[in-house]
Amino acid sequence: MGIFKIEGGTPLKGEITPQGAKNEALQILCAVLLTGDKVRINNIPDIIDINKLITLLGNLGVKIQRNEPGSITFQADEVNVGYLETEAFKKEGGALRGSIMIVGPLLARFGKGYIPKPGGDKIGRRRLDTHFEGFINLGAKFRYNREDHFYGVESPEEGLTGTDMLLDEASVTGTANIVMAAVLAKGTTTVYNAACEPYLQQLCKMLNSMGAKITGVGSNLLTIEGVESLGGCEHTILPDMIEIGSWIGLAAMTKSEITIKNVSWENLGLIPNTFRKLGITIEKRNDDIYIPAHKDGYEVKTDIDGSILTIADAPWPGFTPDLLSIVLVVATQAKGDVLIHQKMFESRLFFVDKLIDMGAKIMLCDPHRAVVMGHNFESQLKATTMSSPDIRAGISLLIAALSAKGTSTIQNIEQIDRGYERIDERLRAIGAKIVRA
Ligand SMILES: CC(=O)N[C@H]1[C@@H](OP(=O)(O)OP(=O)(O)OC[C@H]2O[C@@H](n3ccc(=O)[nH]c3=O)[C@H](O)[C@@H]2O)O[C@H](CO)[C@@H](O)[C@@H]1O
Ligand SMILES: C=C(OP(=O)(O)O)C(=O)O
Repeated sequence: MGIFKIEGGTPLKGEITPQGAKNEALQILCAVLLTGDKVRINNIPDIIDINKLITLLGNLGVKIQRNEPGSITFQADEVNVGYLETEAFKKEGGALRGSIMIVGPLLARFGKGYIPKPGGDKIGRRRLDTHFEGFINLGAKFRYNREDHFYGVESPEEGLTGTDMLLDEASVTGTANIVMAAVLAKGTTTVYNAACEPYLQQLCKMLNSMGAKITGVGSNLLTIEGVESLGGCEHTILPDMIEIGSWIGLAAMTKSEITIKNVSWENLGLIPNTFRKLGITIEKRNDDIYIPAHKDGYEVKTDIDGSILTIADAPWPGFTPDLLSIVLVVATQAKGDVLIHQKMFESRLFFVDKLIDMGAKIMLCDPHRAVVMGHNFESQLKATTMSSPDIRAGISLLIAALSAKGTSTIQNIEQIDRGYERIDERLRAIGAKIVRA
């Protein structure tokens, strides 16, 4: 397993361009299974999770033609559904979270979809009930083998049939999966309590450009009029909003002047304002974000009545849970106190132990809540050796290491590489002292 060695304490300077969004790319790549025509996808991030999914599609028989870097043309005209029943698939399908979203398209187009328990971060319970309840509502038969955690759905002879459904929770990958199954079902499906992240808006736009009939895009009520078949299209993935948030946090905590290029401001939702609540100056310059060097630190804004600032996650358009670990680390050097409330996942805050070792003042109240008492840079974090437990804790620890005095070591960096493209190289380009060993 690789490690990063990071010498912290020096401000960075320059421009950084976000990669394509990992979580959008996972949905979009699965959607290529919905047609036998060519689908060209641009701005695909070159990261472990995405590359694993591309390999999986290739093993299913999807033709993959690489264009310029980041652009691939897929053609699913000779899909080998038999691959789903092989031992190789059982291993491969369980290696990442996003693979769950091949089930909806396969069920819709080929009448069956199987998947082993998907991987992804170990950040608490990650149920799949919403996905499978959705397929069952469309008429699919469901089976689950408890021994090897293998899930399967099959459609009846007459195919899937549209219906009205109310999801038990606004699951991101669950909504994507159900939408991809419903686009080819007979009749109309309505999905209420649908997730509506930009990832999903992009997926629906892509499906519509392939000939699907989806309305309500961007809201929590989607109406999908089923069509006979879909055709090819070209789609460009948005910049990764979680990477953008990560670079905002990095800039503030290392007192660096950084411009984040081409961020697609209209798709950032509450992200800029949430960092502003920590006292970080974020300027909109055309479609870039400019962050000045915070030489005098940043001061947390309290609520109107003076009570302690709380930053909590919520389904979109709420604040994404994937940025809470980054907000937490940035708060350790703010002037003022912040309560971080991670409502969705119960094991995502345990990495604070490592920050406490580095000298951060954090009180973990329970698995979901931590109070951070900012140092206001009066005391610098100390370098240490740490292991990255999940992707976002990993990047948070990396930010902490870049702001700390001395040389830190981060182990288990595959966790970071699965979501951040050539991160060491890109950070070195703006002056970071980071090497991969
Ligand atoms: C590949 C991918 O796209 N992964 C993202 C996706 O995962 P994923 O789609 O797996 O996450 P879900 O949206 O299904 O649910 C995430 C967690 O939040 C809980 N939950 C969800 C909705 C809700 O209204 N209430 C609630 O409590 C779920 O029970 C679960 O524990 O969405 C998560 C939530 O934004 C992100 O952290 C992941 O990065
Ligand atoms: C939790 C995440 O990813 P995954 O769902 O792939 O585990 C994430 O991107 O923060």
